[in-house]
Amino acid sequence: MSDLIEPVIGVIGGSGLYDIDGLEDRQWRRIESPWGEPSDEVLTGRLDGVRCVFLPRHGRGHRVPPSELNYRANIDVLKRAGVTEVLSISAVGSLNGDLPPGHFVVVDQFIDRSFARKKSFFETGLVAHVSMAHPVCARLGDAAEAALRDLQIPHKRGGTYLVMEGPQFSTKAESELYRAWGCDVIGMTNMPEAKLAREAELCYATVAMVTDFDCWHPDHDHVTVDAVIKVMQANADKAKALVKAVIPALGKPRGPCPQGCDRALEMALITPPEKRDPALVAKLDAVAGRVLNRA
Ligand SMILES: CSC[C@H]1O[C@H](OP(=O)(O)O)[C@H](O)[C@@H]1O
Ligand SMILES: Nc1ncnc2[nH]cnc12
Repeated sequence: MSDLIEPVIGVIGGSGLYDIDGLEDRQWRRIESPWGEPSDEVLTGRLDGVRCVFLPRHGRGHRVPPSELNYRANIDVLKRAGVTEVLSISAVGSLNGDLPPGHFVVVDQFIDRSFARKKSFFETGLVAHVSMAHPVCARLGDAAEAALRDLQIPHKRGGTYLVMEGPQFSTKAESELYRAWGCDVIGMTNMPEAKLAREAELCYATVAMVTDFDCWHPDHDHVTVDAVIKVMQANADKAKALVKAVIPALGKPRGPCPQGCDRALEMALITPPEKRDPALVAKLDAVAGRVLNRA
């Protein structure tokens, strides 16, 4: 018997990316979650025979702001749809003079400054602490980097994404502070998304598309939605080409994740079985069923 799994690739589309092209058997499907309403239905289909599931992060029509996104429901429905790896696509501001608008960054670290969001699937009744030392899956990063290289899209492998609460953009003092911390890009959405993906034992990586220089750059205008959308529209075809290249590359049957993303809960649960809240355990059926349903 083989231990290989057939990956199902999830894509979370950020600002400007509300659909993906070229899917066979495409179908928008509503998936119920015990964690509430996700941003939208998911788009399921196949690309070169590889199963994939797309979720527009803010919903079609960009209805949901960063602080009101139900990050838990979004990750839960992807897991329920069978997703094993998640590629997150995000618009970001640049905090690094070497990363002008139009550049893509394969993010490898985050600093989470969001504060008004539910950040864990685990609550009173079942406590868990997963490692976030390496918050993205290097295997997914490798695939994204290879696709960006092949497509000749200007990019940087590695970079730190500062997650701000928003929805207002940063003050100049904040922008300077994050630059002094060594951050490369800034956005409002990738946390707690990456933390929840880890709790759900999903491989996760972010490709960030630089749309502006935030507000620190002396030679550039301060960020506006208009400017972000203009750059996103110019880059939408590149983002779609990236998705089209990455999905088949990640879709080959594979063994366990070398980094252990798919086993993140193995050593994380601290509440013993007899003290666990059965209602919470039931809600965690998709996210943590692998470890909770053991005899
Ligand atoms: C429309 S500009 C601000 C908006 O864009 C980014 O969203 P996403 O990560 O979903 O592409 C940023 O985080 C803000 O939510
Ligand atoms: N400058 C910026 N700050 C926060 N989120 C962004 N998304 C795109 N540009 C941004």
